[in-house]
Amino acid sequence: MVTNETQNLNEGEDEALNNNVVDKQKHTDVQKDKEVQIIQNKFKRRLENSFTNIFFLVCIAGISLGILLEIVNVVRRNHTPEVSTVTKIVLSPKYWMYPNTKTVNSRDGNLKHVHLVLERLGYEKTTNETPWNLLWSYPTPFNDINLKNLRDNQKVNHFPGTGYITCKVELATSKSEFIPKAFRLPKDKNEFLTYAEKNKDALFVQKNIRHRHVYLKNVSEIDLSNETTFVQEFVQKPFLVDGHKFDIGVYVVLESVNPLRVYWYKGDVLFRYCPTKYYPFDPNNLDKYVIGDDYLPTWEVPSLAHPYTALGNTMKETFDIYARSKGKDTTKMWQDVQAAIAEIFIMKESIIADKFKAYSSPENYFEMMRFDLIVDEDLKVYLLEANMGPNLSSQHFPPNQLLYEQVLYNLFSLTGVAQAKITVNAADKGETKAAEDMLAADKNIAVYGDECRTLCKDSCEVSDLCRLCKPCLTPKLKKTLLAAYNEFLHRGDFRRLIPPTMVPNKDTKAILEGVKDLSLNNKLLHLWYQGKCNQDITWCS
Ligand SMILES: Nc1ncnc2c1ncn2[C@@H]1O[C@H](COP(=O)(O)OP(=O)(O)OP(=O)(O)O)[C@@H](O)[C@H]1O
Repeated sequence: MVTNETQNLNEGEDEALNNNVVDKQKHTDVQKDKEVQIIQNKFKRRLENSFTNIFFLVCIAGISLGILLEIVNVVRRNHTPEVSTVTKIVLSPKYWMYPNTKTVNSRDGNLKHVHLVLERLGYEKTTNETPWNLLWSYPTPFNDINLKNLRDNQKVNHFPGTGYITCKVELATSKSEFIPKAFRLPKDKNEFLTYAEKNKDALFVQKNIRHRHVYLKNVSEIDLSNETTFVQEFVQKPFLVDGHKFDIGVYVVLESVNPLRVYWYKGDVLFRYCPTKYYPFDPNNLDKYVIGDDYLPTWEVPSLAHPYTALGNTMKETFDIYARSKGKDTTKMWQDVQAAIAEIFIMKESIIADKFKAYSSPENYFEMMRFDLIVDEDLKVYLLEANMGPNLSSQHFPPNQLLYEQVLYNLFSLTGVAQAKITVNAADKGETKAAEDMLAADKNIAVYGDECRTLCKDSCEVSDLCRLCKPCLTPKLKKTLLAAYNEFLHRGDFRRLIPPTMVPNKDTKAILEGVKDLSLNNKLLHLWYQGKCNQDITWCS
């Protein structure tokens, strides 16, 4: 029973207890619910906060990306060409090498640097079968190939008639204070004997009319009947560097005759020294007085090695430094070098112009030559020869690569060969005139504006100056002046030899007086340079 009562009690108590527990439980559940809700709320808020943050982050990232992309686009627009020009084919000008031999055509042959420089300028090698823009011929090509009628965009590295300058005996027998007296054999045999008789101290070399075979001989030893040779007075007492005789090779470019335009390369000059010291002199030892293939280069002459190699001077400046160290001023020597070369062109112009009559415009041709000169102990200048197609191979002396490539680069720039890419591509798009004007236009060649406005306003015949006014220009003269303007713009290290250096001068009477003895075309070109020199002194030389 107890058990029942107890059980009842217990049941009652249990109930009460249960009620209490239930209440408590309820309370606890409510509490829990509240807590859960709080937690849920907190979580919700956090979640909401996180969403807001993520949303903001995404927005900021999006904006940043947008800004970044825009910056990239702006940079690309400013720094890379339009897609159309990148994919567009750019045409290459073409060069043709003649003759088709290994030494000429191979990129490792004698003309290696010609190939290299042309390729760097965007040229492609071709043959006569396809259209070409430049013909580079090793020998003079005019006897082998008909080059009389060329298109405007074709150039040849030779000029018809320059043989009158580069033929050794022709040059040696030209009358000039800068050329040692020479006699043709057997033609001038008697004249030579008379001269030798009168000039007892004179010595003579017998030379081959082509190249090499230069020997100092007594008059009695000279074979006066040998028509493949000529005799020339020997220049005694040469200026020596560390005891070595030397010669000077100056690169010169003929651009036009009638009117005459000639340039010399002032960037450097080839100095070649005899391998053996001059004294004690021995006529049987050619290494003492004849410069040949195995010459001593500047960098091997003891006193020149430091200024040339360590200090990095040109061969020309290295020599000048040496001469100054010996108390010599080379200014007059270099003026005489220019005078000696210019004189030859002036002397031979009419005969070359005569030969040139059968050819198209001078703008199609140019000729680079190397003039060889020697100097005596007073730095008096003597001109010995002009080499057509001078050696440009650095095989024997690799350091000469720089000289040859710079000479070639400047040559191609001066002659317009380097600019062919512009005209070739413009022609392809039918923009030839615009491209030509871009290089040189009417306004670039206008001179004597005051005289053209007043003195010449009614007639082109009033004065030679008037012929340079725009309304009076003939098409040929205009072409000449545009070419001369282009040469000035692209001359690099070449400088004008003819027409010569001038000074600004506004006295038109005096200017006209100064050119009165020139042929009409040369007169007009001189007057034009004077007009440009008056506008801007950089045009005076
Ligand atoms: N009249 C001269 N007086 C003094 N030296 C001379 C004379 N003629 C030639 N020589 C010497 O001989 C060298 C070669 O002469 P020249 O240039 O006439 O002949 P070359 O064999 O054709 O030479 P290059 O290698 O220049 O073609 C000259 O650099 C000079 O040193």
